[in-house]
Amino acid sequence: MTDQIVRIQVAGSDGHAPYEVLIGHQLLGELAPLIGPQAKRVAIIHPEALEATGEAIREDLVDQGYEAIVLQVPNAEDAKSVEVAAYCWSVLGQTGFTRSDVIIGLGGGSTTDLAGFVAATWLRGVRWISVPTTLLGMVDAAVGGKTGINIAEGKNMVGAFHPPAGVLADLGTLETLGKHDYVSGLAEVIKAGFIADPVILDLIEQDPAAATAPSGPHTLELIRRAIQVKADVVSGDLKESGRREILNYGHTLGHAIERNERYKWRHGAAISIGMVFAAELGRLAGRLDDATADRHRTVLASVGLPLSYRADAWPKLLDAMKIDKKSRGDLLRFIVLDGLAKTSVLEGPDPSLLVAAYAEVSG
Ligand SMILES: NC(=O)c1ccc[n+]([C@@H]2O[C@H](COP(=O)([O-])OP(=O)(O)OC[C@H]3O[C@@H](n4cnc5c(N)ncnc54)[C@H](O)[C@@H]3O)[C@@H](O)[C@H]2O)c1
Ligand SMILES: O=C(O)C(=O)C[C@@H](O)[C@H](O)[C@H](O)COP(=O)(O)O
Ligand SMILES: [Zn+2]
Repeated sequence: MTDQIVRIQVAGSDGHAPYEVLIGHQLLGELAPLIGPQAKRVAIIHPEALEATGEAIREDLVDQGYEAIVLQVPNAEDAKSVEVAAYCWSVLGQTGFTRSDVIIGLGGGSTTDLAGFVAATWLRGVRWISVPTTLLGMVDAAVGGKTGINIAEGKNMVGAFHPPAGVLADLGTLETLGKHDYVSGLAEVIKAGFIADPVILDLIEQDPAAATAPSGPHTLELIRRAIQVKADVVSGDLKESGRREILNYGHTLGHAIERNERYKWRHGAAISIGMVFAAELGRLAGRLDDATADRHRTVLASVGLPLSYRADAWPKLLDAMKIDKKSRGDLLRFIVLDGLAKTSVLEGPDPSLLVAAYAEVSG
């Protein structure tokens, strides 16, 4: 392992400052410069699983003169609720957290989505730093400033665009991550491959088993490439008024599955099925060639991601997809591929096309 830090720039826009994503090992020393001297208090929001890491960071920041506190929240999607956000607001209020103070989101995408949302809403917006500790968090959730929580009616339905002041992706944190969660993150890595950087797919296909662990030969390159895709896209379209929608590839059905599973599934697993569905939609709409559509199944299955879902769930899934954020009025919109790394939007597909594509993932 190298001690070198890889730095990826994310441009500022809409009044938000530019920031960097740092990838490397032992990045704790990079926290204080990002927090800055203007902050008196720092709140570290972390999941139960990272209690020891949260406490170690708190002690380090106290040694550096900050009033640092930890807010422990539930693991995984259970953290992305209005009740947990309200708990965080209460603690910040009791601590006297001001506009010059800083929130740190330490954890996977669920925790950083929550922490970013709390930062976006507290006093109408305070600075926050994202410290992703899952593969998915590093390559996707921590970057780009989409923050939010779930409600029973849908995934990420309440949220804000609120970019972090910096992202510290410490590869050492991946060593304690369970295999299931690591593989879930590969779904977003593979997404980045299909929508923008096919070298990612080549690297995974060379040795799929090796790609399922952080010790794999291409881990750093896969993470760097996927973050670069995300950074390039969000740099040009923070608020998703155009190109950013491509990052939602596979998410229209994927989020509907997550809602149907009451947010007990891992995001990557749902998005894997959602990408197979989107590929079938592209194929059936006459846009995507058979080889690229089939490649979805091969590469996703090769790392152990699911490809199919229950046939009887279709009516509920269709209902859930209607309030996808890409919908406009009654118009359903899907990101599809016209070819490898050639994204486009399929608007208002005929219902029979949707049913036929779903038959391919539920048959
Ligand atoms: N904001 C965005 O742009 C964006 C992008 C992609 C996904 N997301 C969101 O990210 C969430 C999924 O995030 P995720 O896949 O990182 O899962 P997660 O945050 O739900 O974490 C999965 C589990 O891993 C545990 N964990 C985290 N880091 C660990 C570590 N280093 N060692 C051991 N255990 C650890 C967590 O406590 C949790 O139990 C979803 O809610 C999804 O909607 C957001
Ligand atoms: O950053 C984006 O934009 C994405 O769509 C990335 C997705 O991987 C991520 O799951 C995101 O949270 C989905 O956002 P949503 O707006 O569809 O809720
Ligand atoms: Zn996602």
